Parts: sequence; structure tokens; C-alpha cells
Amino acid sequence: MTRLYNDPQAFADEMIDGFVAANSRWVRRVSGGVVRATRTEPGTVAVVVGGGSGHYPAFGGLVGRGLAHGAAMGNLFASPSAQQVHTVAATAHRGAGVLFSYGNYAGDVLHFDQAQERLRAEGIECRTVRVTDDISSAPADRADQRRGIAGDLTVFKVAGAAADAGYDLDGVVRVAERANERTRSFGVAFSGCTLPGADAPLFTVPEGRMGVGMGIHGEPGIHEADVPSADGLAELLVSSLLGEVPQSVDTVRGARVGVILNGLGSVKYEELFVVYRRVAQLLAEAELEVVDPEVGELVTSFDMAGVSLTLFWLDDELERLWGAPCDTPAYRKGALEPAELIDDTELAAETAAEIPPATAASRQVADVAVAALATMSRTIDEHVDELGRMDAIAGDGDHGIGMQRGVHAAVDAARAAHAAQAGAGTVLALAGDAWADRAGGTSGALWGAILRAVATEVGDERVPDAAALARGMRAATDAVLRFGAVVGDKTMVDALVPFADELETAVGDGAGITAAWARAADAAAAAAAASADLMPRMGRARPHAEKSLGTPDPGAHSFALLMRAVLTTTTNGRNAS
Ligand SMILES: Nc1ncnc2c1ncn2[C@@H]1O[C@H](COP(=O)(O)OP(=O)(O)O)[C@@H](O)[C@H]1O
Ligand SMILES: O=C(COP(=O)(O)O)[C@@H](O)CO
Repeated sequence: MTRLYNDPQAFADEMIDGFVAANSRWVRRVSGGVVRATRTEPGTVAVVVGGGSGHYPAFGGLVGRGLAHGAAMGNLFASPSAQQVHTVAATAHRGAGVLFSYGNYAGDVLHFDQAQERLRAEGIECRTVRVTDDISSAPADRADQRRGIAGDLTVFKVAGAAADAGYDLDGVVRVAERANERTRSFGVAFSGCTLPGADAPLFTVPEGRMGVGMGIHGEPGIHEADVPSADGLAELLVSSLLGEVPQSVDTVRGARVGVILNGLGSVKYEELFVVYRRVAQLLAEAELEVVDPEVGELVTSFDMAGVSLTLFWLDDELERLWGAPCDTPAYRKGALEPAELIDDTELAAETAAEIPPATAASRQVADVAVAALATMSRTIDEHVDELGRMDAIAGDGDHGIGMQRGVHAAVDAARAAHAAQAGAGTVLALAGDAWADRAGGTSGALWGAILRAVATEVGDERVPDAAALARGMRAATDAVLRFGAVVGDKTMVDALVPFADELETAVGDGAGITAAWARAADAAAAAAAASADLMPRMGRARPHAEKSLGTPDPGAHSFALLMRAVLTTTTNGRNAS
């Protein structure tokens, strides 16, 4: 239970404010996260990590000398937006390129990839190493689909130490990839976490039972088992990890391993030490040599009661980097010379978006666009709990709150742009940017892309006709398809593609805007409902495919709801604003 909060929606921002105020020796706040407070030598590769908030010390607590140069800090359990990641990276960059490293989650991938594209377009070399240590989230032959959990730390630590030791970007990428390939984790949970303002935990486990193979959000475990003794848990964790030794490790006997016994949030240190006692014995029995073990909270999940074990199979170079000194708010090793602190004024300030000129006709269309977004916002408010419940079946339960955060920000941005005399294209584009930026997560990236694509077609001059709207929704579909899902993967694509197809067909049949949109909204609703029979192949729900059978995909369902809501705006005009 999270008891101490003000406005739940402001929790992440207020948490970051307090974190920065308490840790000015290590970090400085920038829009979207934090960077090191100490000056980094020009010509050093910048290691930028990040992810959703709610996992402290991941990710801001790991910024400092010998570790990360910056962390993009998203909302609770939602990836930071591309804009946030870009700002942190551009601020941290010291002329030698940027390495992005983060846990492999759909929202993080979408947003960090977009930020990477932007940096590259600006001439900043940028590479990515995703952490995939959780062996329960996909089989070994699909290790690239695994989630990142407490193994984040080994990869970030090695990359940060290499960068500060003067490795070039290729070198930092090489050791980070090797660290990831040689890191394996496995976790269990006894109870879920309750996000600020929520009245129930994201998941529950029956008394006396535990979820085996849990992630760091509300993702269900792979199966359930009785809670064992501390020694029994140690045996389960160690045997699971020794069952999957990385291929590059020649012999287990005599191998040297970094070890992390990680508490997920509300397992006491004392309990962890009792478990670690047996872990150490078992590793010694397997003739492994433990190097610099860590027992504590390194990647958490709010107040979730859970434990994970990580083995990091070292070689000489990785061992040197794992053991190198570092100094961050939450993780310190060895001793470093004092370093010069930078001043806040050296950090780039945000600039307000410019409003391009628009015709009077387009400003009137902007009025309808604002009304449509306001209707969408009310629709999400009405369905927020339902969307959360749907997402909790096989995902992390945050689809409702993520959509709500995004659509509220979109309406605010649209109203502000409209008041500043923006045309419809600019209103929609700024709404899309705000949606992506405030919501983060997968749905933030998707809706940002949709609104921006429609905005380009609508522009700031003309009054779009039905054909222009059909072209806009086709462009939006193409933009979403670029994120990699195809029809049948059980994602929003399953509703979006039939919507765009039917809109085009109806317009081709000569239907007017309202009639064409109604046909398309019906097609989207039918397709979203039919997604209940599909097995997910993308996103957070994928590792729990069978659990999601019988429930529609939340992203497809919310898309269909919103398309129907837009229809009520276009038929009722301004009453929706
Ligand atoms: N590659 C993709 N393309 C289109 N939609 C996707 C993709 N991956 C996931 N989704 C959609 O995103 C929805 C989840 O959004 P959200 O709750 O923001 O996710 P998360 O919490 O994982 O970031 C899913 O229901 C699905 O519709
Ligand atoms: O959950 C996180 C980001 O992934 P999403 O796919 O946006 O949910 C975050 O907590 C870990 O980085």
C-alpha cells in the first residue's frame, strides 16, 4: 500500500523533485530526468539509462561517477517519452556518442528508439543495449524477447565504468552486450504493489502461495507454488539460474560470478540475508567464486513483496568493470577523488513550441479538433477502470491510467494551442506531442504517432474533407505499423487497420464524413472485440499469452472506444468541448 502521496497523478514528478533535492551531490534535474551533478570529461561516451518510475534506485539512483551519466525517468511503470529521453541524452552527451541501456519493455523500446533516431539525425552517434536478464519471460532461444529486471545493474555498471575509463562507443557497446549476455535473473513474488491512489494491488497471490517467475510490475508469474522456507527459496532461485548457464561460459566449476539478491520493495533486508546465507552455500557447493555480491534493493517494484536472484558470469574485463569504483545516490563502490560540480545554469533550458500562422478556416477546424479530444478525454475517464482491469489480466494494469494521463495532457495542449490561434494541424500535432510526452509507455508512443500523422494531413490551411481524413488515418496506421506489430498480434493494430480500411472504402463509396466514420468505428469495435480470441505476440501481455485468451486487447479496445467517441463530437459539434 502506498500511503503517502498528494495528487496521485503528480506522484512521479513530486518524487523526482524530492529525489533531486536530497541528492544534489550526485544529480541535477533536467526536463525528463536527471544527469550527473559532476563534470564529465569531454570526449567521454555518455551512458543514458531509464525507464518507468516506481523501481528506485532504478533509474535515477544509479546516476553518478562510474555508473550512468543520465537517467530518463518516466511516470510510474511507464517508459519515459522520446522527448524526455532525448533531452536527457542531449544534455549528458560529451561529444563521444551515447549508449542507451534499459530493460526490454515495449514502451521503453518505442520511445528510446525514437530518441535514438532524433539524436542520430542531429549528428550524435547513439547505440542501444537492451537488458534481457529475466529467464522466466521467454525461452533461451528467444532471449532477445526477455524482460530486464535486476540485471539492469550489471549492464549499466559495466557500461558506465567502461565509458569513464575512456572506452570509445564501440568498446562500451561491446562490454555492455557481453554483460547482458552473461547476466541471468529469476524472481518470485508473495504480493503485488498498490500504486499511489489505487485501492487495490496490481495483482494478488493467495495466502501462503507465491508467483514464480514474476517481473517488476504487475505482470503475472509463470506459475504459482507454495511459499517455501528461506532455504527452499534459495534452492529454487539458484537451481533455476544454474539450469541456464550462458553458452559463452566454458566451465561452471571455478567460474567467477557477480551476485545480486534483490528485494522488490517490501521484503526486509534481514529476510534477504537469511536467504543469501543459503544462496552463498549453494554457489560454493557448485564451486562458483562469488565476486562483490549485492544483497539489497537494486531494482524494486514499489511495495511489491518479491525477491530475485541475478548471476553475472564474469570474465577478466567484466570483473574489472564490475568492481570499479562508482559513486551514485544509491550505489557506491570503492573510493573516487572529489570531482567538480556543475551549475544548473549550464543545463539547457526548454523552449516553448512556436505556433505557425493558420487560416481562419483551419482555426475553426481546430475548434472541432479540441472538442473531439475533450470527448475522447471524457470517454477515457469513464472507462479508466475497465481498461486497467483488462490490462491487468496479462499486462501491468496501467493502460487506463496511461491513456488518461496522455489524453488529459493532449486536451490541455490542444486548448493552449487553439487559444494561441493555431490551425487544426498544429493543434493536433502539439496534442500528440503532449500525449506521448506525458503518458510515455507504449500507448503514449502510439497515440503520439497517430495524432501527428493525422495533423500532417490536416495542415493549418484547408478544411479537410472525408478523403483527407481517410488519408490521415491511413498515414496514422502506417506510422503505428512501423512499430513492428502486424494484424493478428493482438495489439491496437487489430482495430486500427480495419478502421482505416473501412474509412477508405466508405469514402470511396461516396459516404460523407459522419457516415464513413461511423462505418469505420463499427469495424474497429467488431475487430477489437474479436481480438479476445487472439494470442498476444507483442508487448507486455506476450509472456502470458494464454491468460489473455477471452479478453480483448486493451489498446485495441480503447482505440475502438475513442473512434466512437469522436463520432459523437462530429455529429454533436461544439457540445462536446
Ligand atoms: N508494437 C505495437 N504496435 C501497436 N500496438 C502495440 C504494440 N505493442 C503494444 N501495443 C499496444 O499497446 C497496448 C498497451 O499499452 P500500454 O498500457 O501503454 O502498455 P505498457 O504499459 O506496456 O507500456 C497493448 O494493449 C497493445 O494494444
Ligand atoms: O514499465 C516500464 C516501461 O515499459 P512500458 O512498456 O512502458 O510499460 C518501466 O517501468 C520499466 O522501464
